[in-house]
Amino acid sequence: MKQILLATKNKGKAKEFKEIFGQIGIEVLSLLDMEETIPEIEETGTTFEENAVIKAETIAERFQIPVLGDDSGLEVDALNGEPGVYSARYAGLEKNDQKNLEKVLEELKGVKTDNRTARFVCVLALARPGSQTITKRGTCEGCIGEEPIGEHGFGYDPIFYPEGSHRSLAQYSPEEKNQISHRRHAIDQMISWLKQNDAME
Ligand SMILES: O=c1[nH]c(=O)c2ncn([C@@H]3O[C@H](COP(=O)(O)OP(=O)(O)OP(=O)(O)O)[C@@H](O)[C@H]3O)c2[nH]1
Ligand SMILES: [Mg+2]
Repeated sequence: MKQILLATKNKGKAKEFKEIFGQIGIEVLSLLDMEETIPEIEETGTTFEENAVIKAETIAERFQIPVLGDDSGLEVDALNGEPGVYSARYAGLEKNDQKNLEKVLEELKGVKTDNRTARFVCVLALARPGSQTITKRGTCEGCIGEEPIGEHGFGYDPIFYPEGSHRSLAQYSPEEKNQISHRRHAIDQMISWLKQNDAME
């Protein structure tokens, strides 16, 4: 496998996939690289697994090539796991990262540090024409800060402190984030599975 198509229109995700797969010589293309406009895929699932499979299978069906789908998000314990699968749309359908993180901070007002635990989850689905779709899950544990800080990353990174860290994920360099992120852990598991199943070629 020298090239893989990623069923996403999220620039932040596409950048991280390109960086991580680039290190092992695999080129990642996303829907943002395609000439034709791909209609919005409706995320009708109630789990990360269901949505990742919907994205991967929709695009694999259309192009008849192997496709990776990523469904990811932030689970905050004090909010009963919200925003979860609704992370991109938490503050409205326009998918505004700034509004989304402000809503999390608002909902957590008055919640003490010890009770601000959270995790990022990333589920990858690999759909290959004629084969069973497989999914792999990666997580990154941490907690939610009091205010946004940092310039890197995307989404909720400016309010997420990885376990044991005094820096938000948006204060990590891209290289540092890619070593510990939920996305990295899911990709590692997917690559191990592909190697064990002789499906890397
Ligand atoms: O701070 C963050 N660092 C991350 O590393 C991260 N990964 C996911 N997220 C959040 O979760 C939503 C995914 O929702 P999502 O999987 O539906 O993706 P999306 O709608 O943005 O794009 P697509 O892949 O569906 O085209 C994103 O928009 C973000 O808000 C992250 N936030
Ligand atoms: Mg989405």
